[in-house]
Amino acid sequence: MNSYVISVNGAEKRYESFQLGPIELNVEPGLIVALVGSNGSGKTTLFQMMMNTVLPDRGTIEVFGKRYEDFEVDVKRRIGYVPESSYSEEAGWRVRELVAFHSRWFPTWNQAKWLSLAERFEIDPKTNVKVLSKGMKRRLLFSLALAQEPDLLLLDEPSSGLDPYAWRIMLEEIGQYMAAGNRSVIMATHTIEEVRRLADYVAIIHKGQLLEYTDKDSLVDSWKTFWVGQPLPEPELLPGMVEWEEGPLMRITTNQAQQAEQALLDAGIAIVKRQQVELDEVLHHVIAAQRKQPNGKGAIRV
Ligand SMILES: Nc1ncnc2c1ncn2[C@@H]1O[C@H](COP(=O)(O)OP(=O)(O)OP(=O)(O)O)[C@@H](O)[C@H]1O
Repeated sequence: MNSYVISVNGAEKRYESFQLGPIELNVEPGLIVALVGSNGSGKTTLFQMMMNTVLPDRGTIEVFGKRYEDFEVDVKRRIGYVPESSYSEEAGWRVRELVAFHSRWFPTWNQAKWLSLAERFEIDPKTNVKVLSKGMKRRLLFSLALAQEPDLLLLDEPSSGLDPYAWRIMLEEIGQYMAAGNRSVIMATHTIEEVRRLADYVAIIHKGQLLEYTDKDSLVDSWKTFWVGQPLPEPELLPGMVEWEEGPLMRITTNQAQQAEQALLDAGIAIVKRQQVELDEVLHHVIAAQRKQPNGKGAIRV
């Protein structure tokens, strides 16, 4: 048995016009992982495979070191899942009936926690689930997942439809959830601010392929933009070069900042200015590089 919270081993899923994987991904416990990627890149499909609601055509998935075939109930009791779309509105149930039904599946259910979340999110237990707005449904689903006191939260775009007030509460609650220790979160998001504020690791998925799984700080630190006062004879030979622009000052962006800086130093070229590349730009470059070399792996150079 491995010690990963999730281990995806060569998992693949083929639909008529889409192929996810093969995906290799091992997530250590105690991390918040942001899963980012454009619309239709396969994030929800990956979550569905992690929840065993979609079966991989090939490869395997282990959660808490266990396979679903043998331990489905045990594993699912330890996961708080916020799916992308709400499940059906349970035959006209009120919120409190849905909560009572949901809570029965989870031995670790914390009713006091749910009540405090309901208060924070202003969820009225008497409301009919059917009439909740999109954002209120997201609040409800998130509160259900958290009150389970799970070991792992799988959040598929949890903030989609949330107003800024509820969004802030959600971020705080995720922070508090992690503070209890030895817990993990994997969250799909299109909101760069969430990645910036929450993520320890970033997984970048594009057209069904996992392009990067890296700790966020080293990912951002490895990227820099430099301005140099003289043209480089062969800028494309600079380590990790992804973009350059001629001008009175030449601007170059690299994903191997340290090596590029050393190469410039060795060539006697003075760096006039250096700047961190913003996280959203890093993500853009990683995906853009893949577009330019569809079979490309490893170094990114254009
Ligand atoms: N049941 C299905 N049958 C056929 N195609 C499917 C099915 N489920 C998903 N797909 C396709 O798989 C691709 C990936 O979809 P998925 O929902 O996983 O992407 P996503 O990254 O979550 O997108 P978004 O950011 O828009 O939510 C899409 O092209 C989608 O149409």
